[in-house]
Amino acid sequence: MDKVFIRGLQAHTVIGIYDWEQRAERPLIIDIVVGVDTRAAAASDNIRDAVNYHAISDAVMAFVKGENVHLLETMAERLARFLFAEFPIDTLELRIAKPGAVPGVDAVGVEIERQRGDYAVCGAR
Ligand SMILES: Nc1nc2c(c(=O)[nH]1)N=C([C@H](O)[C@@H](O)CO)CN2
Repeated sequence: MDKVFIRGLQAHTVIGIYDWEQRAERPLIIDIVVGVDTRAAAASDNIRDAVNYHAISDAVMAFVKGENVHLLETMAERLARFLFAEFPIDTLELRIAKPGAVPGVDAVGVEIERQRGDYAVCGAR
């Protein structure tokens, strides 16, 4: 499977389980790998045939900003559903890190992997 990736996207939102976290936006660092067949884009050399990583980046920043949840797990799942709905991707690897969330730790976060079939009408979770 071919991949298109976005690494280190910074998206600001209100998120967290504590009251103080719900009072201000903070940055999340997001890594995305989408599985796509890149052969049509390679053959035409036209962005219309590609999954546009700039468009995904802009969409992710806007989506994350608009969601106000407690858990990274919830954000990840909602973002995954959104990406499959908006873009012609076959698979998704999504990692969301929350800088500074735990003192003395390099990074904490959540990583999920989904396929388009996970969101089919029958058997949707
Ligand atoms: N598995 C998770 N653990 C924790 C989360 C989370 O979203 N998923 N969130 C927090 C707090 O909001 C934390 O980031 C603040 O220190 C703690 N654990």
